[in-house]
Amino acid sequence: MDHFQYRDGELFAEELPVEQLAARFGTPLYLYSRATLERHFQAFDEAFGDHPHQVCYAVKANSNLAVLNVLARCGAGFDIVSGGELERVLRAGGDPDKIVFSGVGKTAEEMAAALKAGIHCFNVESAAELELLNLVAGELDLQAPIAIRVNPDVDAQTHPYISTGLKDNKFGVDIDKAPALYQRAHELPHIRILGIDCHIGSQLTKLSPFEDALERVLKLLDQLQAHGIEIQHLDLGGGLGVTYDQETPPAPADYVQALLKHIPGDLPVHIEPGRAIAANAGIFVTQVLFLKPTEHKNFAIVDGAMNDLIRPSLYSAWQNIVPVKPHDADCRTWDIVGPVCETGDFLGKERALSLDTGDLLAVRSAGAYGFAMASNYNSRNRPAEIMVDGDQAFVVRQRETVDDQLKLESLLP
Ligand SMILES: Cc1ncc(COP(=O)(O)O)c(C=O)c1O
Ligand SMILES: N[C@@H](CCCC[NH3+])C(=O)O
Repeated sequence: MDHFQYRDGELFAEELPVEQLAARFGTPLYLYSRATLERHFQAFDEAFGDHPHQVCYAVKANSNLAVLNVLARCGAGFDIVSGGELERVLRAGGDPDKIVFSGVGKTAEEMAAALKAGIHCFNVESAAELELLNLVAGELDLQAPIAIRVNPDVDAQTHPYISTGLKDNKFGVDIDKAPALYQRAHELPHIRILGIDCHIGSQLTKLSPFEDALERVLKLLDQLQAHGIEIQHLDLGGGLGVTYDQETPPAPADYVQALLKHIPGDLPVHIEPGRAIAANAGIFVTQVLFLKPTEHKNFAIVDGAMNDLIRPSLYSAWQNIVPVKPHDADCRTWDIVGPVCETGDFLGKERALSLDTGDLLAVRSAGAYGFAMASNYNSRNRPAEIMVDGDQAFVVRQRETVDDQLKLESLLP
């Protein structure tokens, strides 16, 4: 069920009219639906049935504390990629024992913080990282639990910027070199081998790349077991895509089933979905400032911009843009552009819409990689974030002020 639906000719977020929320909190604005976040998490979690598993939500998709807290209350684990994300998860009430730490550039400080917090597993992405982790754990007189993130050289068939499992990508360790690195890990005194990790990319809309990667991971599992290296879980990463336009990604249950049918026995499985949990749990609301029809093109200049939502500019990503209160003014084809001084500042191009100045528009599927990638470019205050829960709305991040932006800067003496 979609929690952003039209009722009596206007868009609602759960039980609240979006127009009312925009009037109350201003625009541009991110709105999240608690019920949708919970439903999406449960769709993954329940698909495992009795199979031992942990769904580790990829924090990078949307790291708002309230979003993390909603998911922590559902029993989620978390996939983090920085000390900042670690701190967010802990402050949101996440269980450290359900945290996995991915990323190619963990610093010694980040490793130490994660070790002290008692996280479940480090997803190690290089030989050099393994050596440093061993040293850092040694200094703390601890053992670091690890999986090695392998790069299976599988084409995820997604946008090149968000494909991670090809030999040319910086992520993970060449799967052919992994046995030697596991051997090294086995010898290191402050490393404890737990699992194998693999994540091949984001916004995948087919099952076959996941299955190809898993096949290679299972071969590695056999090789390791033959060498007496025990593996206690497989982490198969995230990456399941969502429908922005015409895409038809597999449902979470079908994706989980496709993985589980290859898993030997009851070997525990971790997954790290981000987008599939958060994207369609959020919308981005913006108001038309000016209409600027020209002979060649019609521009609708809105108060939201690439600094608030960069996916269209960065990846030419298409996200649906819908009127909050549809009306019958004459319909034209508009480029929906923001106030930022860049030609690439657009939220959507060539959209057929009936628009008046002052209208509210909602960019759909904005809950993942939306606010999380927002910046202060052009010294714009980042938008407020609101969590809607039934007929209640909570400010989960206040709209920034210029003072917020400036507080870390200073003049020369
Ligand atoms: C290691 C890792 N895990 C999980 C994810 C989450 O991916 P997605 O949001 O596509 O599910 C990413 C991002 O692609 C990632 O790099
Ligand atoms: N930021 C990307 C996804 C990146 C995935 C990170 N591993 C997007 O918006 O599609």
